[in-house]
Amino acid sequence: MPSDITPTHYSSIPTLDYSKSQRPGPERDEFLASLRDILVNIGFLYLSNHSVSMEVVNKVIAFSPKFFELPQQMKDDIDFTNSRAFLGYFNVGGERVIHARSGTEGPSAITETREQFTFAADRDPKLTEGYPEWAKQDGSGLWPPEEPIPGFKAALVDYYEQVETLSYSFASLIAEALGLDSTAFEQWFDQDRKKMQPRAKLMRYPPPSSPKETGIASHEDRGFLTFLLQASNVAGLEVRNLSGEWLPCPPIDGTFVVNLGRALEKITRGVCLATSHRVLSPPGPEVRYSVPFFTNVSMYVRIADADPQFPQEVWDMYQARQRKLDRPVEWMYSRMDKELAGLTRLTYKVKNHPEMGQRHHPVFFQEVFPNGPGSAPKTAPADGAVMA
Ligand SMILES: O=C(O)CCC(=O)C(=O)O
Ligand SMILES: [Fe+2]
Repeated sequence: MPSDITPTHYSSIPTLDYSKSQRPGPERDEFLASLRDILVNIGFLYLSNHSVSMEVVNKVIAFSPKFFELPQQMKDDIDFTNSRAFLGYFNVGGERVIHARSGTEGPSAITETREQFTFAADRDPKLTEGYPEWAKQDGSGLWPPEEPIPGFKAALVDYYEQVETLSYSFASLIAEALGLDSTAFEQWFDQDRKKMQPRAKLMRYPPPSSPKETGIASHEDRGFLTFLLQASNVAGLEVRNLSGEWLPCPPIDGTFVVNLGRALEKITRGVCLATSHRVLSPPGPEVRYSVPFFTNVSMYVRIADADPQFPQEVWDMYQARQRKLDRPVEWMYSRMDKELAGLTRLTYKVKNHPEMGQRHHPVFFQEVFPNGPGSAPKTAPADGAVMA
């Protein structure tokens, strides 16, 4: 680990060279040791020399501004509200999720302003035939027509598939770094990877028009792992260290920023840290673009079933960190973590977007929110059976 980092007070985000993990020997051991420190104490890293082709990365970087420059009507035609899978275009203000957790800012003080396009490789609906309604939240995306932006879908899908492969490889490195068998996290993913559909996004952060506007307020990601491509040379991402200070995480060419999500934090009983971060939209004239990819767990697992068997030295590192952390780790299982992950996920989605829940998943919506939008969700049966 670089010398400016100590578990309690790191002052910059470390870089790991992925290629070292692919060469058995001392370099790989060193990679895993650094990774372990980062997982427990930092939760954020830059990954260099990764397996995703730079040609594909550069295409995605070039397409990011081009997509947002398309005529507004063309973007509105693929608005995510038309997608049962919640894939497609979100206009500025399309998503106003205010994150109240662990931030120092008051939750009502901030409006999040960003334009985004959520995408994924298509999934075959037959894969979920016979499954309950909550399993049918994946599918095909909404894409702009080919003619005004030729090669766009092919480049993004190519990128998606390569990052997806990297993400599962990285998950097995995380298991090894924590002293587990490299296959220890397989139980959280479907063996048929096509049964999962991680989400990726193109993001554009317009310059704020008032001090109350920001890109994204302080939050932790919900999923397992996030791979973020900073797609323009414009900073804005900040990471909160154990002492509560905000550290810049500026773009570095050729790298991904990798961070840990709350699903991984819970699966590891708090050992892996889902670190808070935020985006302060730059004032302009340059615009920040980014492309996050969110790996998630299978829809058919229960996060609360986690019982990781770490060696004592890993638990010791966890205890040492907990004594220094300025906030409690929020890994306690909620009621929803005791349900199958797919049921939990769709419940959150329809809660955040009730009009879409009513439109695309009406039976599910009625089951989960029998007293209408805005009411508390009903406890769903553990096997999700009545949701079909
Ligand atoms: O755009 C970025 O730099 C970060 C995005 C992010 O944190 C998120 O989408 O969860
Ligand atoms: Fe995030």
